[in-house]
Amino acid sequence: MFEEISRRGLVLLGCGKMGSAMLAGWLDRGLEPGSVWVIDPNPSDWLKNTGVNINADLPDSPAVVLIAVKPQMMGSALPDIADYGNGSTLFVSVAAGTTIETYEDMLGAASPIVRAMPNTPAAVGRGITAIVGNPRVAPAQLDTAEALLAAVGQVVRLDDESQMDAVTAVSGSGPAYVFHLIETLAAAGEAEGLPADLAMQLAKATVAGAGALAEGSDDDPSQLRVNVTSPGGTTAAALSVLMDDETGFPDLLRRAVAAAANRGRELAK
Ligand SMILES: NC(=O)C1=CN([C@@H]2O[C@H](COP(=O)(O)OP(=O)(O)OC[C@H]3O[C@@H](n4cnc5c(N)ncnc54)[C@H](O)[C@@H]3O)[C@@H](O)[C@H]2O)C=CC1
Ligand SMILES: O=C(O)[C@@H]1CCC=N1
Repeated sequence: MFEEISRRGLVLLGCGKMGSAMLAGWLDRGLEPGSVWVIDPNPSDWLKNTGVNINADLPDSPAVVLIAVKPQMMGSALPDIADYGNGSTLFVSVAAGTTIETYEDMLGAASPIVRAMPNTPAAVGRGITAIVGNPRVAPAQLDTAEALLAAVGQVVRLDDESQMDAVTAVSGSGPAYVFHLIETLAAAGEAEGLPADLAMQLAKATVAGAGALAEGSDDDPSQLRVNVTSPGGTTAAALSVLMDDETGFPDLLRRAVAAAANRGRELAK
C-alpha cells in the first residue's frame, strides 16, 4: 500500500501530537522509516527513535506532503514546502480551519490538495478521517490519500468542504470529549467512595466496552441504552439527570460541538 511513498518519499510538515499519532500508525503497518522526511523545529524523543529523516535534505518530488502544523503556524511553515507546489506532489492537510483556498493561494492553484480531518485514535489504528480534495486531485491521488489514512482507521469522503467544521467538531475534537467523560466518570466514582485506580479502571473499561458494543451491534445506541435501563432502576435514575432538557447531555453537547465548529470557522479567517 505504501509503494509510491517508498519510491518517492513522504514529507511530514510538523510532527506533534497528530503527526506522531499518524506516523506511529504507518510505521506499525510497515512504512519504511527511511521513506519519511519530517520537518519540525522541535522533534520529540519518540520521533528521534523512529529512524525517520528529521530536518534533513528533502526528496526532489515526494509522493505526498502531509501538513500537520497548527493553523496559526501556516504562514511560517508553508514556505518550507512551497517549492513542491503546482507539481505532481499531493498535499494532504490535517489542520483544523485552514481551507483549501488558503493552500491554493500559498502553494499554487495547480497543486493537488486534500483537506483531511483525522483524530488521535489513529495512533492505535482506530482513527476516523474525513477527506475532501480540490479539483486538481486526480482520482488516483484521492485513492492514495484514502489509503494512507485508512492505514490508521476508517476514512469517509465528504461531498463538500463546508462539512469540515462540523466533522472537526464531532470526530476531530471528539476524542477529547470522551477522555473528559472518562476523567469525570472516574472522579464521580471516587466521590462515591471508590479508590482512584479502581474508579479509573472501571471508567476506562466501560467507555471502551460500550464503544465496541455500539460499533459492533446491530442495535442502534438508543436501543443499547434502553437495554441497560431497568424500569425504576439505577440507570433510569442517572439518565433522568443526563437527559434533562436544560442541564443534560443533549444541550451540553450541542453547545460544545457548536463552539468547536464556530472556532473552526474563525480559524479559516
Ligand atoms: N491533536 C489532534 O487531536 C488533532 C489535530 N489536528 C490538526 O493537526 C495539526 C497539529 O496539531 P497537533 O499535532 O495537536 O499540534 P502540536 O502542537 O502537537 O504539533 C505541531 C507541531 O508542529 C511543529 N512546528 C511548529 N512550527 C513549525 C514549522 N515552522 N515547521 C514545521 N513544524 C513546525 C511543532 O514543533 C509541533 O511538533 C493542527 O493543525 C490541528 O488542527 C487535526 C485533528 C486532530
Ligand atoms: O483542537 C484542535 O484545534 C484540533 C483540531 C481537532 C482536534 N484538535
